[in-house]
Amino acid sequence: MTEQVQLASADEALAATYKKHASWRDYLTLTKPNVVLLLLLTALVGMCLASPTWVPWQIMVPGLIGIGFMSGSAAAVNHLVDRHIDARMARTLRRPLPSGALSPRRVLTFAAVLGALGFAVLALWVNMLTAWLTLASLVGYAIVYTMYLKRATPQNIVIGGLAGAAPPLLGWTAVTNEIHPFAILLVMIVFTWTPPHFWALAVHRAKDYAKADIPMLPVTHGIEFTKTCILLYTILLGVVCLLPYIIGMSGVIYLIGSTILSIWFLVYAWKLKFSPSKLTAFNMFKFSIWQLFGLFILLLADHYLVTPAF
Ligand code: HEM
Ligand SMILES: CC(C)=CCC/C(C)=C/CC/C(C)=C/COP(=O)(O)OP(=O)(O)O
Repeated sequence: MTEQVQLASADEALAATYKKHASWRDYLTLTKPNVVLLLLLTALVGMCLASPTWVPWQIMVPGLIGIGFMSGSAAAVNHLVDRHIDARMARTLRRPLPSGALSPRRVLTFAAVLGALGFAVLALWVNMLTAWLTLASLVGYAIVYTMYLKRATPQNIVIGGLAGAAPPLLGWTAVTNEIHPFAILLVMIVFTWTPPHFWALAVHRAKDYAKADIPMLPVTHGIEFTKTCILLYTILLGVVCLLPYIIGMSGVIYLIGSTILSIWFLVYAWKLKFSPSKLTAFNMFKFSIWQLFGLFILLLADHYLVTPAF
């Protein structure tokens, strides 16, 4: 039996279990709500740093709704495209598609409606630059990363990380309608943070990815090489995190806070490489989320308390 035929019969077997009335929670799960919330924080900070005063609500509200809807739509497409590999991994097999709670057709309709609504909100109430850049990020994550890169190369998350790193720029362009170098620097922070964020989890879940035949770095190049890459990217992230202060975009609150976070993250990366316990990789992954949250809160606090206008 070819793989295509096997996948089609797996879909048929699941079709018997699709619920007539799926819960709203199943749809919410499709949108990866916790990821989208953090993405929206980075977008909000992009908006605030682009504005010398408070961001006008007429931009902030539709901006966050549009970016949030389109990110949720991209996440739903990721669930749809990955349903067969998600069914083979312990971490993902209870998701709405592999568990049979929702049918692929419903998920496709949901993603299309959410994405179109998000685009319309941005186009009508924000600006076309932001609408097109957000669409490019959606395509980057849902199509380029999920359909191609994820299955093709262990550099998948490095290149694909650009889509997830875009929201600070989207927030910035929502306010100013132009691409500013400061916004690119915010993108660089998230872009450099993504490899240690994801590879820490991939080290913890390496067997799952091997079972699903996904060429993540720990599967193709081994755990030790991945840990070295995590350490190197963590050092690079520490350097990139200094740039907002060096170029005068942020002040001392950001400098002190971000330096503490960078050192803390580096301690995790060092421990992971040289004296790991069973849980170091997973703990580093969890810390990565708090680190990015902390960095963007610091940028915000610094902007309003120390460096209000530039
Ligand atoms: C290509 C880039 C990225 C990859 C491959 C990636 C991968 C992952 C994976 C595999 C998980 C575990 C999800 C789960 O357990 O269901 C996760 C969790 C998470 N990621 Fe990422 N991530 C990326 C970018 C981002 C970005 C840009 C953000 C936010 C700015 C982010 C925020 C989060 C958060 C908040 C969680 C925890 C989700 C939860 O607990 O429900 N990630 N990421
Ligand atoms: C419009 C816009 C800004 C789009 C970007 C949207 C978005 C949800 C980015 C997050 C990246 C992410 C969670 C990748 C994990 O995918 P995975 O398939 O490797 O992880 P999984 O196995 O948990 O599904």
